[in-house]
Amino acid sequence: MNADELDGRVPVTLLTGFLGVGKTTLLNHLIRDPNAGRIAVVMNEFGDAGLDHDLIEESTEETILMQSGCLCCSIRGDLSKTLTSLMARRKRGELSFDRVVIETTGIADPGPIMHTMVVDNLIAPHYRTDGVVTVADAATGPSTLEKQSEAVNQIAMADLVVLSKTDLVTPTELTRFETRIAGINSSAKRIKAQKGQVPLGALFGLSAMRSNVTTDDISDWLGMAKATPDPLAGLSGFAAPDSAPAALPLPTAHAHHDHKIISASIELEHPIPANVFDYWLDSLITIRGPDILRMKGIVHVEGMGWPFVFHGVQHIFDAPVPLTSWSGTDTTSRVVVIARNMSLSLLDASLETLRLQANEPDAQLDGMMVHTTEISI
Ligand SMILES: Nc1nc2c(ncn2[C@@H]2O[C@H](COP(=O)(O)OP(=O)(O)OP(=O)(O)O)[C@@H](O)[C@H]2O)c(=O)[nH]1
Repeated sequence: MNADELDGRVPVTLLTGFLGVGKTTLLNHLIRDPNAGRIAVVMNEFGDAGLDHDLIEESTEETILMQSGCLCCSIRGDLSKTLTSLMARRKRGELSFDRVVIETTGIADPGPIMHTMVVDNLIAPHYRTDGVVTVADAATGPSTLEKQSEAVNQIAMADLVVLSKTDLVTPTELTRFETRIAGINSSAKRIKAQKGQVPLGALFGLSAMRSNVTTDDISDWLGMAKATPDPLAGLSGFAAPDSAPAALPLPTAHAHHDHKIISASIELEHPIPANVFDYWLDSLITIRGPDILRMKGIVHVEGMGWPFVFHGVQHIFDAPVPLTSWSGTDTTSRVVVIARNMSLSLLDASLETLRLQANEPDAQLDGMMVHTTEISI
């Protein structure tokens, strides 16, 4: 798909996954596929990973190798410079690309990179995050998730999890690993890669943060498509009290836990007052911002003819996108929250606040949800 068919900005895919899981193997298949379109690859070099560069250099002239060392520590300045330079060269006609894939180092936390994509004034007007693709190694993944919090973060932030090395495990082990991944992030889609091969297109168009998004795109993005009966439903403690005020429909949620990670999906059946949603989100970010690994959703606001989609990582939220040409009739708001160190009871209490605020006469009607916001905590 051409970038201009979306919102004019170039889509950027963040390709992440722990050390040695198969990111480069996947990328090499992708860039060698003649139908994959024109892709600019941005990678950083760490340790002896320069081999990646050699492999990719053979396949395309449009490879940018960042010499910055550990991506998670120094990406901000360099990513900005690199993407700005790419865009300048594209405008001058020196480079031609429709999308960018950033391969992170195995130990990188994708959070800072996602923040940079949103808050950097040089990047945000020209690029948009198209999705976070996390490669998870079916063979070593279970033990890595036990030991490495970065690996857990990478799964938590994913829009798509690509399961690699499934040839090295039994079907039972694979099912167990998939269950574990769903426990961290139930909204991410999952596909299997055969030595890096995935169906073309599976990696792209993942984010629903665009104005022409369809209901199916949103379902995929929020993990609703595979909404099979949830064995953990009912454990979340989100049962609505009988005395809840009628002004706000009762939130319902399903949740999964993975040690200290909570992955919850919240549904509000009817449109919600803007100030109420704003208050809830602001409070949650202010109190728990550092622990929010990923939050995304579609929100129907009272008095508005169309919903908004939004997403954020920790305390940084992208500008919400109004779906002005929305034709769906379902007015259910859906929010996915994946957080670390947040108990179900705390999230439940926050939802209670949300519900009660609906009748708060002094609540400020100061606008629609959060815009790109950075709160110092
Ligand atoms: N058996 C098997 N091996 C795989 C598969 N995918 C990748 N590998 C192998 O796993 C090893 C690591 O793959 P890479 O693609 O270099 O992994 P990476 O995530 O880029 O590694 P780093 O950049 O070092 O973090 C290589 O030897 C690959 O050939 C797979 O599906 N099955």
